[in-house]
Amino acid sequence: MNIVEVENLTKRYGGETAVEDLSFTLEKATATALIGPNGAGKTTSLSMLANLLSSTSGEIIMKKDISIGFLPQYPQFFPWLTALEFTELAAKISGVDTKQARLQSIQTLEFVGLENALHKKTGSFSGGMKQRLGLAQAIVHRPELLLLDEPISALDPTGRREIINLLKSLQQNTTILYSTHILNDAEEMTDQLLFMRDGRLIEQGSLKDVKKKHAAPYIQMKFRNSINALEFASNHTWKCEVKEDFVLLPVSETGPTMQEVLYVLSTEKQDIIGVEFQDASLEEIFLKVVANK
Ligand SMILES: Nc1ncnc2c1ncn2[C@@H]1O[C@H](COP(=O)(O)OP(=O)(O)OP(=O)(O)O)[C@@H](O)[C@H]1O
Repeated sequence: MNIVEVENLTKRYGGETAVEDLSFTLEKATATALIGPNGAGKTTSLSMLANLLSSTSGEIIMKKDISIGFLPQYPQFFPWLTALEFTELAAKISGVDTKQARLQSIQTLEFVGLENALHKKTGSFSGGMKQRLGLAQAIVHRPELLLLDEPISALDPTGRREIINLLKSLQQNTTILYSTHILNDAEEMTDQLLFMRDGRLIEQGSLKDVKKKHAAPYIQMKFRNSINALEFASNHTWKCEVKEDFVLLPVSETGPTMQEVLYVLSTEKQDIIGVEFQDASLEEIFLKVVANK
């Protein structure tokens, strides 16, 4: 079931177009990653969905009475409030009654890993703590739709992993649309990918479909040195690519199978260190899509 339908959404600032003709749908309880370089139009799109910015044209159709949580790219807090006071305030603004607001705030702050900072003033928070608090205020009222603008970018690798795991655990009941430029992390929480550039959607689909369309997996052979790798590539008619000590062999219907490759390597005397299947990363795919459009 679709809970959001975006149709031909466009935002112009004077003569400049920030978002152009954007169309996509969000299915209930799925995670969609909005990916694109700086200035692609991600924040503008999320702000229109959060109803913080009006569109120039196009439509956003949402499920009736949907509750929305929004994490801005640079969340602002009142530095004199404690984490609990701030989260309670956010809950009340979103319509949660006073008693429930306190309970849900405590639970949410524990959920995002701020259980030891409930009574600390937000003005003393580190960047990572602020990011967690930003997430807390976005989810404290248990929204059906969660819009997150770069929720993990300000975190260190451990923090990113934790937040991704938290978001994944929310996914059963929540529809998530988030922007990011950390593509390898996005790969872990993506039912749908939306690639944007210059305000336009340049590719969309499931991770599997986008990978299938743009980047086949390949067999990667690592040789002792680049001379060995070049020698191997020139001694065979397989269509392959040499990258330093590696020979990359795309897996295709017409190309050799892993079995054939292993057979060749075992019968010929090769100075080889390892052979493995490699799946193209989201980063490689994104660079390819951007380059081809
Ligand atoms: N208030 C504004 N006035 C004029 N132009 C704007 C305004 N806000 C955004 N833009 C322009 O719209 C385009 C898209 O910006 P947006 O912030 O949505 O991109 P983004 O993909 O979120 O980028 P980033 O990854 O850097 O946050 C940019 O060219 C930007 O300069």
